[in-house]
Amino acid sequence: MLAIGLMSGTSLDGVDAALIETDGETIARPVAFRGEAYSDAARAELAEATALALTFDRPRASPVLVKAGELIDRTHALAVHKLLREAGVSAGDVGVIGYHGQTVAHRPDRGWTWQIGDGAVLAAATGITTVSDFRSADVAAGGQGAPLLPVYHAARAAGLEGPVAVLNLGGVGNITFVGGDGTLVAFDTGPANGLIDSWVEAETGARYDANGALAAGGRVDEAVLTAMLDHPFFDAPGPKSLDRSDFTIQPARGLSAADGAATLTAFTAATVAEALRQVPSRPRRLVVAGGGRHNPVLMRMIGDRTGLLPEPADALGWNGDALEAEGFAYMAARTLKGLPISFPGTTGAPAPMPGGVVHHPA
Ligand SMILES: Nc1ncnc2c1ncn2[C@@H]1O[C@H](COP(=O)(O)OP(=O)(O)OP(=O)(O)O)[C@@H](O)[C@H]1O
Ligand SMILES: CC(=O)N[C@H]1[C@@H]2OC[C@@H](O2)[C@@H](O)[C@@H]1O[C@H](C)C(=O)O
Repeated sequence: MLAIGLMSGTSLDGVDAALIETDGETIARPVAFRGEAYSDAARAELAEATALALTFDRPRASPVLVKAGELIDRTHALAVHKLLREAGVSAGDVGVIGYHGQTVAHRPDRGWTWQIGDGAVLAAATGITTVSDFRSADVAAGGQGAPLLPVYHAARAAGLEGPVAVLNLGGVGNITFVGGDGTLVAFDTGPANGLIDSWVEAETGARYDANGALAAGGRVDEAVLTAMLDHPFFDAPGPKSLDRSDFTIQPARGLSAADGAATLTAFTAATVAEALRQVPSRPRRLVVAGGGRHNPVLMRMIGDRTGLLPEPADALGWNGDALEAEGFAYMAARTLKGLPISFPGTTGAPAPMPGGVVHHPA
């Protein structure tokens, strides 16, 4: 069937929309993709909602969150319409939408994770059956609720000689290890671009360190780097996951703009090296997706610290910007078939688990 996947990541940079053809099992053929950037006003609204949600002891409707949810629904409906128009496909030909929504707070330790965006609203707006709330069932069962992409990484890596590691460098990072025997182990690695973005925005007003230019001119402060790595998250065994706010740029305060960027970039690279120490064996290949693969300084530092050659997903013919959105299309197709999307080795779920809530258009 044709399936659409929609992802609004922790970087708050925009909505990714992918159209794929899939059976939710072995077939996952990308058909079309578009990224729709948020306006500065939309980003500010989402940042405010995220900051507020983190102060709550559990998800609850507050005017700021309700309004942000409406913004998420509206922008995703628009993204679907544009994607279909560009692809020349009509809504009636699409079997399902996988609607991740926007994570505003992730607190599996407290028994909840919160993605705003209403599947029923999107189903009504598009006329397409929509699966949303992918993470809650896993958390309710005692899992981390993240990362969920591993099942899709495994499907895409199926033709490669294992073991293979797929690394996503988004606002937060996550890694999937696919063993030669199909073993699936995954967890969040640490902040990926999140701290670099926050630092660069605070220091220069830019949204991110384009092509690592600022970091390239700085020196890594080893003392700050060591202090940042001295965090229980890195020694803890997986499964493990993070909220975007679990780490801050505070330890880098006082460094020059360039040295801070270099140090935070090295920190992200070091977290990847830590993660590779925790996977079952040394992978043959390290495939990198997500926005961080566009940062050559980060990619070089990852190579230096891991001794592996990080390969942009695109070198394998994958679209490294589209992988997350494609993954939620694939997971939505699996949900309709009752197939699992999370596993003991990926989220710590007690058993392979289906997830997601299905909304049919009225
Ligand atoms: N040319 C570039 N140079 C440096 N960094 C870049 C470049 N392009 C993208 N990025 C980084 O990638 C980030 C966006 O990555 P991505 O879209 O994968 O994150 P996300 O999906 O929002 O996050 P998550 O995977 O945590 O949900 C930007 O915020 C920026 O830091
Ligand atoms: C709670 C949440 O939204 N987590 C995101 C975030 O961004 C990257 C990392 O942290 C990963 O755990 C997850 O996203 C991807 C899509 C996942 O679930 O695999």
